[in-house]
Amino acid sequence: MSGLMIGRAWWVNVWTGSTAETKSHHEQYSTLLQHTMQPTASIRQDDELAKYLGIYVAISVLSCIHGTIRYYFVLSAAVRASRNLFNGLIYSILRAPLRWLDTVPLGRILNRFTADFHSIDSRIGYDIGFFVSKLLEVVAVMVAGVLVNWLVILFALILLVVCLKLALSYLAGARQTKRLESTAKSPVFEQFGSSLAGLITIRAFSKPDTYIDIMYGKINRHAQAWWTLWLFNRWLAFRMSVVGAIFSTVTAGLVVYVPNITASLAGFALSFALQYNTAITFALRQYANIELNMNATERVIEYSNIEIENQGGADAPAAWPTEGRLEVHDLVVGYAPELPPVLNGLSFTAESNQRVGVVGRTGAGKSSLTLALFRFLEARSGQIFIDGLDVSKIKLHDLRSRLAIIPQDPVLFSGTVRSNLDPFDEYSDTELYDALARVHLISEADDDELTLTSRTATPRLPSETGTSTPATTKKSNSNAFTSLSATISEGGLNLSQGQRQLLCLARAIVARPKIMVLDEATSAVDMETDALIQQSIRAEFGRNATTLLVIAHRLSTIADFDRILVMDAGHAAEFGSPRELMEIEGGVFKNLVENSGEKDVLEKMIFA
Ligand SMILES: Nc1ncnc2c1ncn2[C@@H]1O[C@H](COP(=O)(O)OP(=O)(O)OP(=O)(O)O)[C@@H](O)[C@H]1O
Repeated sequence: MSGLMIGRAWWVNVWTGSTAETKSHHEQYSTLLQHTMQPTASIRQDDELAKYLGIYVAISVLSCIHGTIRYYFVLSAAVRASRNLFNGLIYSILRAPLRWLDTVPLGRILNRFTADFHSIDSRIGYDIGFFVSKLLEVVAVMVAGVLVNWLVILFALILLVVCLKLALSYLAGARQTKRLESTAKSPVFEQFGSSLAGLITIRAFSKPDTYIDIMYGKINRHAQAWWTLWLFNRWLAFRMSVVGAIFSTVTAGLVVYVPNITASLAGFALSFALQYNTAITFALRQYANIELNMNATERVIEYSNIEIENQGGADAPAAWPTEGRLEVHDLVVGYAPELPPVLNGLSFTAESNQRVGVVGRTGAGKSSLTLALFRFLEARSGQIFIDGLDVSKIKLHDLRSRLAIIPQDPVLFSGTVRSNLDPFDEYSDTELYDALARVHLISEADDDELTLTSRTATPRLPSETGTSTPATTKKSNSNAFTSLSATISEGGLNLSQGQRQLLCLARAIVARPKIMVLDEATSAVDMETDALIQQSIRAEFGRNATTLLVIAHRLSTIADFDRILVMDAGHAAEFGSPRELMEIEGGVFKNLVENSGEKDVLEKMIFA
C-alpha cells in the first residue's frame, strides 16, 4: 500500500504537468475520503480530522478571495495600465520628429503596436492574476502546514529554495532570449510591409521567389529565438516537476516509515506535498512569465519616451494669418544635428496674395523649404515670419492648422470621397462638388446636375466606371466622383496617382487657407489636365485670396507667377519677377527657359 502511495505521488508530479493542480485536489480529497470511510473507529472519530477539514475550508475561502482579487483588481488594473501605455505610445509616435520617423523602420513601430500590445493586453494581466492566486495558495498551504507539523514546513522551505534557484537560472537565459525574440519579429513586419508596397514591382521583375526566400529567412531567425525560448520553458518545467516529485516521494516515505504518525496527519502530509508542489511550481512559472512579458512593456515605454517635437509656444491670434505675407530670413536648416545643412541662409519675401514659383535642380532644397515652413525641420538659425509673427515662437498646432500643403505624395485615407475632402464635416455637399468640379474630377455639367438633384447617387468606384486612369478630359472623369459616398481605399489605391493629387487639391480648395504650398502637386497629371488645373488654381487662389508657394517641375506652371525663387544648394540663386529674371544674362532661370523645349510658349506667358 505504501509503495503504491509513493508511486502514485511520483506519477502525478512528473507526468501530469499542468493538470497537476486538479489532480492534487482530487488526491487530497480522495485521501480524506479514504480516511473517512475507514472502518477503524479511531480514525473516523479522530478529532484532528475536524481540524484538517477546517483548514481545507479555510483554503477554499482564500481561494475565493484570490479569485476576486485576480479578476476585479489585478485584471482591471492591467487594463488601465495598458490603456495608459497605449495613449503614451500613440502620443509620442504622432509627435515624433521627422528624423526619428526617417530612421526607425515602420516594422519596428508596427511590432510595438501589435505583438507587444498583445503581450500587454492578453498575457501580463492574466499572468499577474494567476501569479497572485498561486502565491496565495502557497501561503495558505504553508499556514496549514504550520498548524499541522513543523517538520512539513521544513521540507516546504527546502522545496521553495530549490525551485527559486531553478527559476532564477531560467530567467537569466530566458530574459535575453525573449529580447532576441521580440527584436527578431520587427524585420518580419518590415519585410512584409515593404513587399506589399512593392508588390507590383516585384512581380514585374519576376522576383517573388527571391522575396519569399528573404521572408522565410527572417521568419526562421524569429523562429530560432522562439524555439529556444520554449526550450528554456521546458527546461524549467521538467526540473520543477522532478523536484516536486522528489519532495512528494520523500514525504510519502516519511509517512510510511515515521513511527506513531496518525492516519489523518499522513493523509494531510501527502496531499499537502502534492498541492504545495503544484502551487509553488505555477507561482514561479507565472512570475517568470510576467518578467518576460514585461519586456513588451519596456519596449513600449522606450518608444513612449522618445524626444517629441516641441509643442509649446504662444497662441497665434485667432484670425492669423490675415494677410499671408511670408518672410524668410537667413534660414539654415538640416535634417539632423550630425548632417550638413540643406538650406544655407535662404532669404526671400512673398508679399500678401502673391504667387511664388519655386524652381531648382533636384536636391536644391525645395521640399526642405516646405518642411521648414511647417516646422517639420526646425531652423538652426534664421527665421520665418508669417504676417510678422515668428513661426518658431507659436504653438505647432496653430501653425500647422492655419497653412495648407499638397505634398508630392498625396495622402488619402480609406473612407469616402467626402471623408477625404472634408474630414471634420464642416462643408456642404454643394461646396464639395464645386471643389471637385474645379479640379476637373467631375465636369461642370455633372456639378450643375448634382447641385440640382439630391445627390443620392449610388456610390461608384472609379474602377467600376472605367476611370481609373489619370484624369485626362472632363468627360472621362465625369462618373468617377459623382457621389461623395464613393469608396476610397487605403492610401487612395483605387485611384490613379493623378486623381489622388487632384483630390488633395480639391481638399485644399475647400479649406481656402491664407497660405498654400503646392509641392509638385500636379506632376502626375497630363499636360491638358494640368493646364485646366492651373486655370482653377489661378481662379481659386488668385489675387486677394491666397499666397501661393508652388514648387513646379514644369516651367509653364509658374511662368506667369508674380515671383520666381530659383534655388541652388539650399540658397536663393535668383529671386524676382519672371521678366526680371529673364533679363539676367546667363541667369539660371533664363537658362532653364531656353533649355526647356517650350521656350516660345514660356516667353509668351512671361512677357504677356
Ligand atoms: N529625409 C532626409 N534625410 C536627410 N537628408 C535629406 C532628406 N530628404 C532630403 N535630404 C537631403 O536634402 C537635400 C535637399 O533635398 P530636397 O528634397 O529638399 O530637394 P528638392 O529640391 O526638393 O529635390 P526634388 O526636386 O528632387 O524633390 C538633398 O541633398 C537631400 O539629400
